[in-house]
Amino acid sequence: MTKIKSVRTRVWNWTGPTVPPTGNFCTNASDALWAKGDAMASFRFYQWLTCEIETEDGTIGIGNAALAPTVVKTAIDDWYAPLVIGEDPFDYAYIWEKMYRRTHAWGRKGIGMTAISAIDIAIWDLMGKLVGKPVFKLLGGRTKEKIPVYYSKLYAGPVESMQAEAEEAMKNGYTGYKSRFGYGPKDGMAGMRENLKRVEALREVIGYDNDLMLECYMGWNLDYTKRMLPKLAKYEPRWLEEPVIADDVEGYAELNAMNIVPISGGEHEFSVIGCKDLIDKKAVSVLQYDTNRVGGITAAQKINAIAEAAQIPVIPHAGQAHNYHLTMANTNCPISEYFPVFDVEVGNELFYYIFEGDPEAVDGFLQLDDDKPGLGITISDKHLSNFEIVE
Ligand SMILES: O=C(O)[C@H](O)[C@H](O)[C@@H](O)CO
Ligand SMILES: [Mg+2]
Repeated sequence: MTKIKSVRTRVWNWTGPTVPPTGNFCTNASDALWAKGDAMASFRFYQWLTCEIETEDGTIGIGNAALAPTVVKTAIDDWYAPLVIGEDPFDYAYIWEKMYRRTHAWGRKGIGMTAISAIDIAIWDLMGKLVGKPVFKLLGGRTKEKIPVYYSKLYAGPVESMQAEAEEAMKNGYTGYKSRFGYGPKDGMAGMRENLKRVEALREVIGYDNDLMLECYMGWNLDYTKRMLPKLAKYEPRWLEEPVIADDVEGYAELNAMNIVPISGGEHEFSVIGCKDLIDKKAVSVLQYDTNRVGGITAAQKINAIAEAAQIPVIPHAGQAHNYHLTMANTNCPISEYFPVFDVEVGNELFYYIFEGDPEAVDGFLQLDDDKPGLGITISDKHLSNFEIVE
């Protein structure tokens, strides 16, 4: 048995080119503020955290986090790393509880749970490498020949450019397309028409044999969403994502109970109990935690069991290796979100510039390798010139 010897955190600051922000790009929680200017600014992130856990025999497991990397790094370095060094990585459930309970005063959600997630993901990568198995084989194995993925981009912009992007994406055989709304409550009835115009235009391109998912990114509110849902119904969206802020669980439940369009969410929820609350309150018809926020693979797999018992499908936010392995290992995780490789614009794209080995979608599916141990990703040296790395 080899014990955990060290925890190495690094913050990767992107210094390469970025796509300049555009107006009405994506509704978001800041839209409710009087503040002028670039409301999406605080949701763009040009940083990522890597967390490498090494055991005495030299094996290294890789974890990651995208939320507030500099703060998460401090939390890990100062608080969580000392809790895991000296432990056996296969005691992962004990280690998880130790991290959760020793910082329970402040770590149950947000930064603390994100730090726990990064460490836990690294531990699962480590365990896979130590036994020579892919992580999904440690969770339940292969429940799918390959994973169906939906194309996730189509941020709001001129109708023609959104249609052109969808037409280009259609060439890759995706059976689902996720778009972002650009208008919300502050844009009134005219904004509603702008939103509906774009949904109609996308349906013209992808037709009705493909899924269309619609993302509000916490930028609407209960009143506006209740008015929009009947107008959206005829476009048959597979779901409407994060219409209200994450704390408005009652609002989620009221919208979902209207049963007009399935409501999805969860990427800003943390811990097993946090997600159980969404399920118990029937707040979502699709649960979308992100494994690098919710508590890592240990927590995500427990949530998957609770969701399966409630027959609520789990489709994790963002795709990426730490989520794909859970989707492969669970029948109740039907498909994966997929961010195609693009220039850096929002920050989700950075995963491809920091890591190698994340599976690429082919004809609307992605595959995990039965023989690649751990998560199957490595830290890349291909784009180091575009990063400033803080140890
Ligand atoms: O579900 C998503 O993809 C997230 O909400 C996006 O990452 C966010 O950046 C808004 O598009
Ligand atoms: Mg989302």
